[in-house]
Amino acid sequence: MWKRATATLKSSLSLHITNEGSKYNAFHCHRFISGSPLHFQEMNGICPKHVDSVITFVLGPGSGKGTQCARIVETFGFKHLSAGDLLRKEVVSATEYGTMILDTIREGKIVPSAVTVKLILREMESSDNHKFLIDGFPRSEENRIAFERITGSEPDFVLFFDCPEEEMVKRVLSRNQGRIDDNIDTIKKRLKVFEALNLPVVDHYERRGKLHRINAVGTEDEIFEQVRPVFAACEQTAA
Ligand SMILES: Nc1ncnc2c1ncn2[C@@H]1O[C@H](COP(=O)(O)OP(=O)(O)O)[C@@H](O)[C@H]1O
Ligand SMILES: O=c1ccn([C@@H]2O[C@H](COP(=O)(O)OP(=O)(O)O)[C@@H](O)[C@H]2O)c(=O)[nH]1
Ligand SMILES: [Mg+2]
Repeated sequence: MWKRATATLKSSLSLHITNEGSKYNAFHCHRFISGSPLHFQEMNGICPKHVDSVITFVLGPGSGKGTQCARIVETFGFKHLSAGDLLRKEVVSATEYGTMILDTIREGKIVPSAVTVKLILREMESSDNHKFLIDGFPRSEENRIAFERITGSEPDFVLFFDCPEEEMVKRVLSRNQGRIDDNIDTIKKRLKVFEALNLPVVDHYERRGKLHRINAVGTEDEIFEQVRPVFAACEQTAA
């Protein structure tokens, strides 16, 4: 299972990102992000299927998923890509999207797929790893469809950290990382967005048989003991 869908990740991503104009329809943003000339194109399903990358989505806002991703990296050697961290980096670097991203995060809304997918793909492209944990993305069906269309592939599996609202609020309010969205007003908005837009993604992957629902309540160790077998099973399949 490790060796799946992405033979030409690097070459196809370069194609997605650099072919300007030409036969492809332009995606929404022909812009520079963090100073790189990444001209993003919608591929209308014509991109080659990625064949040897492992892609895992990790979902569940404020659930401790970032904490568990660090354990997965340590134990199973994945490359961790937090969509939220990539977006916050754009804000700090004050790129042309910085203000829009900051406003969107403050409102607990979702940054347009064109921006987020571009940031994720750029990180994937520059990594030598072929096993990716994509944390906090996709946050909407629109995000999911954009990613799947552009990469030409679906994730191998999806982890959903299922956390009761009350626990999520408690964790986020005590996170203490100075995040602009870790306040009760934004958290309420994020919870609404979660129900309206994130949950349909969870449901989609459940229907596809790709979802691993993890009970996010417990100690970090207890939760990792639910996560471990998911990755161990995939490693075995690959051996
Ligand atoms: N199992 C756990 N029990 C209690 N608190 C936790 C647990 N896992 C993580 N946390 C804490 O909850 C907060 C949110 O965790 P984080 O990993 O940032 O979540 P996410 O990436 O899902 O928003 C952090 O302060 C973290 O230390
Ligand atoms: O694909 C993404 C990931 C994050 N965000 C924004 O960034 C915020 C923080 O996301 P992150 O995943 O860091 O937060 P977490 O859910 O882990 O607390 C979200 O509420 C969104 O406003 C987004 O728009 N698209
Ligand atoms: Mg996080």
